[in-house]
Amino acid sequence: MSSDEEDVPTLLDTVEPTIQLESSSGKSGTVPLTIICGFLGAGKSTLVRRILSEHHGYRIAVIMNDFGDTADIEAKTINVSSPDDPTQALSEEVLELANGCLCCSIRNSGIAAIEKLMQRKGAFDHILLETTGLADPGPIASLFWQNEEFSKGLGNDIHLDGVVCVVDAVFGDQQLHEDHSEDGIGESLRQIACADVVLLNKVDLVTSEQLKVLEGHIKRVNPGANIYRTVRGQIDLKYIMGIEAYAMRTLQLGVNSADAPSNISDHDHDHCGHDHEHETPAHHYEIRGITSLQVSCPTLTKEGLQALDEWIREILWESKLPGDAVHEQITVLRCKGMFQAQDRQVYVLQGVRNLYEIAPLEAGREALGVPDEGKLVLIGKGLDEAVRKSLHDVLNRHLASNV
Ligand SMILES: Nc1nc2c(ncn2[C@@H]2O[C@H](COP(=O)(O)OP(=O)(O)OP(=O)(O)O)[C@@H](O)[C@H]2O)c(=O)[nH]1
Repeated sequence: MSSDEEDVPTLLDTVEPTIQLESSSGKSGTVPLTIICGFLGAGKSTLVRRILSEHHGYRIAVIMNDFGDTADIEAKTINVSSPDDPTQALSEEVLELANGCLCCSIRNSGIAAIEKLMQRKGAFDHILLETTGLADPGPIASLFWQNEEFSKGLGNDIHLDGVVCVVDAVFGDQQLHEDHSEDGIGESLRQIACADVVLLNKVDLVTSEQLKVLEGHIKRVNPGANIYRTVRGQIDLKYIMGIEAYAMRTLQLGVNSADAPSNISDHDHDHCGHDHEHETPAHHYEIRGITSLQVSCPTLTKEGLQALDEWIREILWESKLPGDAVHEQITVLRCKGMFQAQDRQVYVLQGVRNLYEIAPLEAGREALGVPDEGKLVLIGKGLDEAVRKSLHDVLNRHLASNV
């Protein structure tokens, strides 16, 4: 596939959209809301960033909910001013919800925050709601669709436009397989099942054969969704926004696959598909054995950068702690970070499974600085105190002394 072709999103089994973004304010004059879901690292923030930077003339509010307390890192790399109106800082419209389950955040503090956002209804035309990579979008969608509480309250201002699921073309198949074999129906299956549109992202990193196989699996889970291939979320916005997917049909929250186990109701409690007894939001995710580990990162020397790179490589590629043969297997599904080096250059760490990069913060964004202090976040399995200590030791061996 040539690079030109790669940049053009491919429409599969297309139903040509009849409703364009122009009509997305909805018949009732309510603001459309698009839920963007997708497994850890699939490319949700990249898609949001791309939507915000496009010259479409629409003012878009973003609600972000990040697992592993990385919202501050995202905020530094995602917020952009409107290209059409540089005085309109879209970053003001980004609402970060508490770490944990969006569904619970919305129920509690989130509703108030969204209501406050809606008081500025005239100020924007569309809402994007980016869920965490571990969220089941079904219960979240149901908060904005055909429920009495919503109809009487937020429903006067917002309507659900559609659910867009970003699938990682590199690791999507593996995620679906693991979800099936280990958990019955895990989040990546639920995310695809609930989607109106699936963006098969990162198609630049796989072969067309791999794509066909993954597309086949996605179609088995959700034959009704339109599937588009994308690189870095590049897609004509009319395919994902203003689609009015909920205007014509009733919400289906179940997994569509004929051969998927039908035990979804076992998991459903109350409105939101998980146990509300949990004390902290993190507990919700620990049920699936996935936890996050956060370590603050001091300003590093040049050698420190190298040492951090080596440490991450060993963990991601060898699935073990450097120099420790007995530690249980470590699985890192996602890692992110932002920190400063001795020369004051700010670096961003981005990793999805065994692919990662440590790159200087995008030019022009340095002024935003490092969030409070540098930090590294790993999300995965087996990330215990020994891992924290090992990372901590590497970082502290390479502290820059002149800052
Ligand atoms: N090669 C390639 N890399 C991509 C593409 N889309 C995203 N990435 C990279 O994949 C990594 C993860 O992308 P994000 O947009 O942060 O993913 P996310 O789904 O928001 O991640 P979480 O919110 O942590 O679940 C980043 O390093 C991106 O630059 C793509 O189409 N091709």
